[in-house]
Amino acid sequence: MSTDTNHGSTGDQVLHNTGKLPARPLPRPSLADLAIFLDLDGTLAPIAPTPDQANVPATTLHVLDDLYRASAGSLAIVSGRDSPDIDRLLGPLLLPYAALHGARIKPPNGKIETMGVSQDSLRQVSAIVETAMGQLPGTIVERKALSIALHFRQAPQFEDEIRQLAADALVNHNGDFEIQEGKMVVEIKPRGASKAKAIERFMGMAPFQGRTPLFVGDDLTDESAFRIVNAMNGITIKIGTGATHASWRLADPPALVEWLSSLLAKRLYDDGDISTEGRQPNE
Ligand SMILES: O=P(O)(O)OC[C@H]1O[C@H](O[C@H]2O[C@H](CO)[C@@H](O)[C@H](O)[C@H]2O)[C@H](O)[C@@H](O)[C@@H]1O
Repeated sequence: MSTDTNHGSTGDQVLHNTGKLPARPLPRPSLADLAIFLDLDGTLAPIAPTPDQANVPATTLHVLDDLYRASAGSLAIVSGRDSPDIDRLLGPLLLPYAALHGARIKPPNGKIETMGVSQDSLRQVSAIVETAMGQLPGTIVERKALSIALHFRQAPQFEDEIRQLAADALVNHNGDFEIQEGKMVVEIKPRGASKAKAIERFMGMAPFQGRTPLFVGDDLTDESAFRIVNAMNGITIKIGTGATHASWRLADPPALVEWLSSLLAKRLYDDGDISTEGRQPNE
């Protein structure tokens, strides 16, 4: 049975670092040099029984606001969630984001970029899974703009059926969509969408360009991002247990907030103040 811990392989590479919390301390990078990329569920928002029950604590929102200012706007959310959910969960902040596992990006200039996806195909796949999931009490279908999440956190006995259902639903649509496994969820996402590509895209634009990337995530969808950020000599942090390509590990979302706060405190110490320079969409 699947749990909140991810094991094994992301499909293309066997994961390493299956151990517990690292003995070595986390680095203390300067916020002036960082391009900060943060996953949402399980990283900023503690995992909740259902998608609708998730929330980002007020303290975390304050820290994100300060980080956004202190990094001159070099902060983006990189999530599997749909765009309205990201804005809702982070409100009143309106941060740059990659939504839908990278299939939709809102860069700092606000001009949203969306992958081309066959809506006909999406409708057909949705109809198949919604009909079948209706027969599996306790399961949840989360229909998003370009993807569908099949949740079984409230009905773990249906994990195998749901995995098979997702595979069957894609038999005639494998050119358009692919499976993304996650925490107590099987997602159908646009083929080729990835958090790695989203981060590469952000790193090619101001104000991220030329900075050292930091990515923090907790789930299998985050592994592609860990690999690309490692390849850029960046900093990768996995939240929680389970095999990962990340180089460091923190126990849970509160531990992440504590570490991020320590970066803010270091900057205050180094510079004497938190600058508001570069602040854009949240003013
Ligand atoms: O990339 P993320 O921001 O981590 O989003 C991944 C998926 O997260 C959500 O599902 C997960 O969190 C729920 C709330 O805590 C939980 O109930 C569920 O079991 C988890 O799988 C979200 O609902 C999905 O749309 C995201 O793709």
